[in-house]
Amino acid sequence: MAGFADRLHQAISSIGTPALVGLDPRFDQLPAEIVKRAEANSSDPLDIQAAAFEEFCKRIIDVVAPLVPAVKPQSAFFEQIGPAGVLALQRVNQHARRAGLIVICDAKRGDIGSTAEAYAEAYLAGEDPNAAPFAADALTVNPYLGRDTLMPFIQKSKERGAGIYVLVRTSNPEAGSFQDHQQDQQRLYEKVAATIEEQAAEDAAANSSEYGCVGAVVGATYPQELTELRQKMPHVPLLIPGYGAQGGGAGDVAAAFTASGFGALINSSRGINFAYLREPYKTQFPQSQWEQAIEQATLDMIEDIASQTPAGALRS
Ligand SMILES: O=c1ccn([C@@H]2O[C@H](COP(=O)(O)O)[C@@H](O)[C@H]2O)c(=O)[nH]1
Repeated sequence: MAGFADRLHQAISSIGTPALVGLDPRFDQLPAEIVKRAEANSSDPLDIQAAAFEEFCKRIIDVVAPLVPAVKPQSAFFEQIGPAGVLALQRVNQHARRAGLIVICDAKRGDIGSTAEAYAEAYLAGEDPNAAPFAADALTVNPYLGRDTLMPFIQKSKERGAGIYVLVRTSNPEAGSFQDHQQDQQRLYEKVAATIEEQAAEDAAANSSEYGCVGAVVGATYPQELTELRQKMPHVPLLIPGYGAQGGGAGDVAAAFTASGFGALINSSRGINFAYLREPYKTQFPQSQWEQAIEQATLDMIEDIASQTPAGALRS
């Protein structure tokens, strides 16, 4: 069985970019044609939203599957609708897997060990999409409950060729309010980073890989910390949100990559999903061509990252 790090490496290498498209559907911003179709098929507001989210995300997947290695569905947008939304998330994940994409489910799970086992069972399908209901290759995980609570996710990842991305330095403005708490000259986020580097290095050695199945979420909005963390976590694949809508640029994420262009995925959600509502795409494409706007925004992101970071080396 191939480990998560090797599967990710293969996906990035064959498509030639580390750009990651987030799937964050927002009902009030969906193309009118999708909402109309969902309304024609149901009168239940929650069913309408779920059907619209499912169609929207599946169509984004069809557009971006030939361009990027992975997608990151944001569970919260689906969960807010209730059971119909959760079912839509499952179908979206399955659709992405069938399209050949790596699926990183952004659900930020974390609980005491025995409960974490149940979360791991639910999400971490790994190599075989049928191995877990949510069919994800990887899951975002909250480490706040402690080291032992990461272990069930890591164990399941090893068994199934799956991966986790642990929150280390998040992209939000007040990320430091807890993460910067310092004890014995080590900040909380540095402590988390040291723990997951240890786990990732062990897995990388076991698989003779450069990286392990334990990744880290580090925001593009903190380039200084990103640079330090990349050096302190050489075996940890990074998932970097905060590019685009949150103000992070390609220059901010350059330090995340090795000279050959590996080591990180750069996520954009709103900037891609709703490209047709913002310039320059709004002027270039009428709303009926929202998929072309998404395609162009994805191509522009790929070019931006390639021209300003070592990830450009993936093209050669
Ligand atoms: O530190 C974090 C962790 C997760 N996220 C999630 O990533 C996307 C970002 O969306 P954009 O529209 O590109 O800003 C979203 O799902 C967040 O929940 C993050 O932003 N920062």
